[in-house]
Amino acid sequence: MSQTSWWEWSQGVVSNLQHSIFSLTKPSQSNNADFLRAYIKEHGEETFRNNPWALTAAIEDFASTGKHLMIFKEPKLKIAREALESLPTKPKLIIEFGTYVGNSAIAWGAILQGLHGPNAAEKGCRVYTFELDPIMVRLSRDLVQLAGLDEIVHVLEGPASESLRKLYNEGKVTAGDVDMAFIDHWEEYYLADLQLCEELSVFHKGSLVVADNTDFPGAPKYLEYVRSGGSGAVRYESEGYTSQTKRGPSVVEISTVVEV
Ligand SMILES: C[S@@+](CC[C@H](N)C(=O)[O-])C[C@H]1O[C@@H](n2cnc3c(N)ncnc32)[C@H](O)[C@@H]1O
Repeated sequence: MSQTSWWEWSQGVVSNLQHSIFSLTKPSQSNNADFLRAYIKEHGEETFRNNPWALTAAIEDFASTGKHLMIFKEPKLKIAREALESLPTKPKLIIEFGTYVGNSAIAWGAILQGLHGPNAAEKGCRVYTFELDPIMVRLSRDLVQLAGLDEIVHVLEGPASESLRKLYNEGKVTAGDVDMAFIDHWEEYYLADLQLCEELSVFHKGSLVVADNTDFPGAPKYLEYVRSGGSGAVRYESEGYTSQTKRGPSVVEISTVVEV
């Protein structure tokens, strides 16, 4: 084995080990769903009605009470929000890979509402978010409704790639439409699902692709791809933004489409 292939092999072993450890420590999604529902009820469900930022703050509080939730927390959300709000044209369409409890989807919906006002839905603002787990689909739909965002945020059940193709075939997402893709499902799908976006030509020049957990559990192939600028007609400029979390420094990768 040459020195390079030995290095690649050992990196693969490390990455597989990290994935195995992470899988073993993945929280039970259904238990956490029940606990979160109870927490929202106990804290006065009505205070969160049509109040998305109060709801996301409560979900973060819940996550800090010892019940681990794999949500996209502040300060990462702040980094993505600033990038989204500083786009030259106000964003209208966001697709999200990995809904879970709906925390980030609610945040994206609230940001679109903040940018476009209370009639954001009538102006065509949409967040399409994709989730495999039916328990999480039910919980996130309920929370989206509580936040008053159900006309903007749509939770689609099933593998993300199938849901995106379906939206495309139905004409709900068309070529050049997507202002931001947020990639936050299982890391092994990151690159394939980004390439599906490319195949369907959903990006325009200036679209953002925000990806979480590219450092840990890690999405090395995805990272290599966006950092090298892509391999096809869609070209990216990409940068990792590090923030401090309870578990230590963590990176969110923001890639801007510079050519389509
Ligand atoms: C890290 S969580 C998403 C967190 C969410 N974005 C937030 O910040 O609130 C990842 C979710 O992606 C879902 N998931 C994983 N692979 C998927 C796939 N291929 N298609 C759809 N959902 C997937 C998992 O079931 C899990 O609920």
